[in-house]
Amino acid sequence: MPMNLAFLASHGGSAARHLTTACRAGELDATPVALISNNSRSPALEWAREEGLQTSHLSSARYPDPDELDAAILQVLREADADLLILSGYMRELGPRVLNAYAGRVLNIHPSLLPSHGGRGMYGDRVHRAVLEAGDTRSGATVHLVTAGIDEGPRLAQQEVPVRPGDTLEKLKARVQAIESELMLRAVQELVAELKPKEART
Ligand SMILES: Nc1nc2c(c(=O)[nH]1)N[C@@H](CN(C=O)c1ccc(C(=O)N[C@@H](CCC(=O)O)C(=O)O)cc1)CN2
Ligand SMILES: NCC(=O)N[C@@H]1O[C@H](COP(=O)([O-])[O-])[C@@H](O)[C@H]1O
Repeated sequence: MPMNLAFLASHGGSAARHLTTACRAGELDATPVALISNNSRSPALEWAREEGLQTSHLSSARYPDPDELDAAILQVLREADADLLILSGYMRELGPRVLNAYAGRVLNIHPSLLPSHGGRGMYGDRVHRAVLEAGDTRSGATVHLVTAGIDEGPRLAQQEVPVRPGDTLEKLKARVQAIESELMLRAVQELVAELKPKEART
């Protein structure tokens, strides 16, 4: 049985789209089943509806108590029978209920060479700005397993890109985003292959 993929996204969900295309093309032995967003206006939610995925808007506005939000996310994942969670530009902290239930099965992509330029407050353009302000000569993206500490989980894959003299934030961001989705796809393919035998035995 192919693994069921669930996505969490706050904005475009670019990695979710790339993985879904790979599933449809038979490049990834998995089935996209659900997308959860904290942002009711996220383009990712609209895309997921059109793709026929189960969609949910779960935010701190609807669940001010972080534990209730955590429980609501876990319930949706259970109802979707999700096996693997993909954070696709998800800008909120995942809670202990979800992390314990899906330990070793939650992946995130971060637009820097972790451990550099990671952690709370480091997301989206803020990361690329920090790389430029630090005068780094290289940047890139990192896929890691998600644990309680923001961007502290074990790194599964990383790819470098050069930072060129005179780079603007937009130029660097475009260069990093150009490699993100394939890096995430390779990491998910490897994790699915690693987890598959265990699945077969259970
Ligand atoms: N328990 C974990 N949850 C999440 C992790 C993680 O490693 N462990 N990774 C993040 C993704 N991420 C970096 O890759 C990240 C996302 C958001 C933030 C952040 O500081 N967010 C702000 C709110 C921003 C907003 O709402 O737009 C905040 O929490 O104050 C840092 C890193 C996903 N979750
Ligand atoms: N810390 C998490 C983080 O900064 N994620 C980054 O947000 C962007 C989301 O793009 P998208 O909304 O088009 O998928 C991506 O570049 C991703 O690496």
